[in-house]
Amino acid sequence: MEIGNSRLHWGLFVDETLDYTWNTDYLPDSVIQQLGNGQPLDNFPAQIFTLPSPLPLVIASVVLSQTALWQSYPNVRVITLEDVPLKNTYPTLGIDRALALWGAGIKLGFPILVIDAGTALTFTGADSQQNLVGGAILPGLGLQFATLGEKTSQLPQLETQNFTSLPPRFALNTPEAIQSGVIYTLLAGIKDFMTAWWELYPNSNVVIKGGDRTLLFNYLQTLYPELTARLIVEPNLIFWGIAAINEV
Ligand SMILES: Nc1ncnc2c1ncn2[C@@H]1O[C@H](COP(=O)(O)OP(=O)(O)O)[C@@H](O)[C@H]1O
Ligand SMILES: CC(C)(COP(=O)(O)O)[C@@H](O)C(=O)NCCC(=O)O
Ligand SMILES: [K+]
Repeated sequence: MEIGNSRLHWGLFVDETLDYTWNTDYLPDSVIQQLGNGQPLDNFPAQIFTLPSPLPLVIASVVLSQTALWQSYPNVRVITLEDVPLKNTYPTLGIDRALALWGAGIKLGFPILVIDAGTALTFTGADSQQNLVGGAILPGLGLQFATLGEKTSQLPQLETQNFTSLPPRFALNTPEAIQSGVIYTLLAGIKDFMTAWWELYPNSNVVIKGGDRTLLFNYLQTLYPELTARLIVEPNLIFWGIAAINEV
């Protein structure tokens, strides 16, 4: 399981193969106890509850308060940065970024750049020697809209699930003006980071994950088709990383 800043991301490994993935909200203590006892739960694949319990649980978390809750699960292991063989890391690097980068590099080859379109949007790159090159962190798509809605008097709260096609660049109403500002600058920023990466490592792969990956990929495809043709979409990089460090 990956604990992100918005929700939980689950992957079921059966015989070292990623069998099924799903997402849930954060879960209360009572549900964690139920899982530990092998009691069937809604929103979980039924298959889990046919396996011997407690099922071994491997956690990669960037939310300390959530990690603490799961310490009560009877068979839990928490992955830390030391478990990831990536070199040149810094102590506060997010384990999600390290694992996704490692998983992507092992499967798709180094050098590699990972774009995580999650709560925060991050760029994280590694070179051919499996050294962290570095990256960048900015507010993710949902967070940008949420912040504008919360921190201003006159701007409404927009929900990304209602978005379909690109807004007009020069908008004549408030919701579309917000969409235009956030979306076009975010897409231009992603394009700029991809271009800068390919100047450094011309033939390397760039891969995008995270809850906003599909929306952003579709928009990018419309605006920058040649660039986007080289962009790989892969939701399961964290699970690739967990598999690659032999934790399952
Ligand atoms: N069902 C969903 N619940 C929450 N966020 C979602 C959902 N589907 C898409 N998203 C988008 O995913 C983003 C959060 O990314 P995600 O990778 O799930 O978060 P994290 O790993 O940081 O917890 C939000 O900005 C939101 O727009
Ligand atoms: C940047 C993040 C908040 C991204 O988290 P997410 O949006 O995936 O929930 C997380 O990777 C984190 O807390 N990182 C620590 C700082 C760093 O990586 O430099
Ligand atoms: K914080």
